[in-house]
Amino acid sequence: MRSFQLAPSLLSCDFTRLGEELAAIDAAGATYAHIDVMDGAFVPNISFGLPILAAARRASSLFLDVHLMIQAPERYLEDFVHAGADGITVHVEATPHVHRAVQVIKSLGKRVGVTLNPGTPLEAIRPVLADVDLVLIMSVNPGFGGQRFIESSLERVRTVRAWLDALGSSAELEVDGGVSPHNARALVEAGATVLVAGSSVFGPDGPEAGVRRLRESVL
Ligand SMILES: O=C(CO)[C@H](O)[C@H](O)COP(=O)(O)O
Ligand SMILES: [Co+2]
Repeated sequence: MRSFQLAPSLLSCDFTRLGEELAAIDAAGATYAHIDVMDGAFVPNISFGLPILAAARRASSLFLDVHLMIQAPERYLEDFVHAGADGITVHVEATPHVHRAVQVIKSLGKRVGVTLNPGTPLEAIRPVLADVDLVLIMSVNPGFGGQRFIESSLERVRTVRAWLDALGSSAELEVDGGVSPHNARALVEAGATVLVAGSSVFGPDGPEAGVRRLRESVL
């Protein structure tokens, strides 16, 4: 089985206890914290922005994996880097300048990711595939946590895995949305290397149990 990392999404955490939630996922063995930034324009929801990212940075040394669901993300890339992002992922649908955004994130010395909505043809990422360190396959329509996994995403993961292997790329292949113990193993078998999970990690029995259940479901 391919090795994989878990990236708990803070979207589902208790923000009154942000530092403790970060410490709990760190202790449970997660290596990334996934940070969902939503602007109410690119997606129909507003989550949080730079101050929460900066607070997470002060509270934790986990890799902060920032998923920008905002229009024209190129306007804010430097700001997100200054606030503490270790990696930034941009949507191809959010800007006509995705190539430029990728180059800017690289020039800022951060891990660069590209992503796309479930309804966007995979071909849209091909022009930047060789330039990125991470491809994120959205397995829900972005905007909200706790949605149901879209089954056809599995085939999209297989396709991008084949493209990356054909390129000889070591880019991470991340999946985000509705990831749970029911589908985690199939996603890793399909070629995913990073699984984002919000509602299935920050559940009623706490993030340690959530991380453990996901890990055990893949082993
Ligand atoms: O990008 C996202 C939504 O747009 C979130 O990362 C994602 O939905 C995680 O939450 P869950 O695991 O509950 O689906
Ligand atoms: Co996300």
